[in-house]
Amino acid sequence: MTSPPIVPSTSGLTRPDRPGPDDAIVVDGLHRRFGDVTAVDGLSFRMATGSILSLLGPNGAGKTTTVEICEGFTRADAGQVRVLGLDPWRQSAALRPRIGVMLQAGGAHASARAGEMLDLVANCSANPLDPAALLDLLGLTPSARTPVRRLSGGQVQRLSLAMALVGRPELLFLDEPTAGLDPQARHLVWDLLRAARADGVSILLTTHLLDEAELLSDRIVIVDNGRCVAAGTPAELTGGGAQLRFTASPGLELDVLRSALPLGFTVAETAPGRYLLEGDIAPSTMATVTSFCARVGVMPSAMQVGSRSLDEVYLELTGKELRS
Ligand SMILES: Nc1ncnc2c1ncn2[C@@H]1O[C@H](COP(=O)(O)OP(=O)(O)OP(=O)(O)O)[C@@H](O)[C@H]1O
Repeated sequence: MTSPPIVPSTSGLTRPDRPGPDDAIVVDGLHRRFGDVTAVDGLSFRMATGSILSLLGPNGAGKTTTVEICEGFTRADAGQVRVLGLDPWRQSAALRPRIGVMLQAGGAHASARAGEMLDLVANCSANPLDPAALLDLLGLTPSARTPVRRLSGGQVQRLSLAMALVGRPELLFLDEPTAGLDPQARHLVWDLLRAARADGVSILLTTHLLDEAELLSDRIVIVDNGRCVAAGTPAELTGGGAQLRFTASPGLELDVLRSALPLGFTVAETAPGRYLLEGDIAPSTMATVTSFCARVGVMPSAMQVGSRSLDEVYLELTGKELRS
């Protein structure tokens, strides 16, 4: 039995009456400085209409600044930005009714009740979704009469998402939408975002959760020091460099294995008893590993061929040092 859609397809999150360009967002050579700090330094990317794009990057990489420029809240110093075909700074009045924004800080009044807050936002929209149905969808009906300041962090996050969705946006901006949510709420939000995308909504999100980016995104843009350091589908970003992993007793003499492998392979014990081979993995590589293990009298287990994880790609591109 198939479960009913999270957002009914009749929800009208799409606005087919508005002809849109192929790209919901085009950012080209974007620059923004704050005093001595260069927040965005020549960033370029495109986001297709009806897709989910994740901006990833360390703290201070320039993601929020970029999103705020796309939302029309911050002015670019240089570069071209088009959002739904509009200049977000000069044409913000035309853009605002067409976008939904979920802020990191929440954006709800602390003393308003959750339900009142959503009604207030809905009343600002020409054709809102039913606020009560949206509260229900996000598991917030029991909290509808609770003042925002008494909501848990996860409830505030879900209310913020409801506020971003209630105006039937064509384009959603989500700043770390699942930060602080428990696994159930995180899955609920992921299902909701997938349903919104299926309804034609374009979604730009920033996240520090690489598994979330990999699961949800059609494209990922990795930003560091205000520049794009990599962009592509999750498969494109993780596809290069095949790997073979296996588990065996710790401390194996890896030089013996290295000498049995063709040139160009790297072999490492990444944690006690966990081994990683990188290179041009072929069936003969598996045979080499098993015959090496047989020779040294250990049983390999959990032998697995795959590509690099997004986590590994991300750390390779942005480094491991902590950012201020
Ligand atoms: N209004 C501002 N005034 C001064 N500096 C700012 C301002 N906004 C951002 N910055 C600086 O610009 C840089 C980029 O910040 P931004 O918030 O865009 O990064 P981020 O990638 O979103 O980081 P995080 O992941 O921590 O949210 C940082 O060095 C930040 O301190």
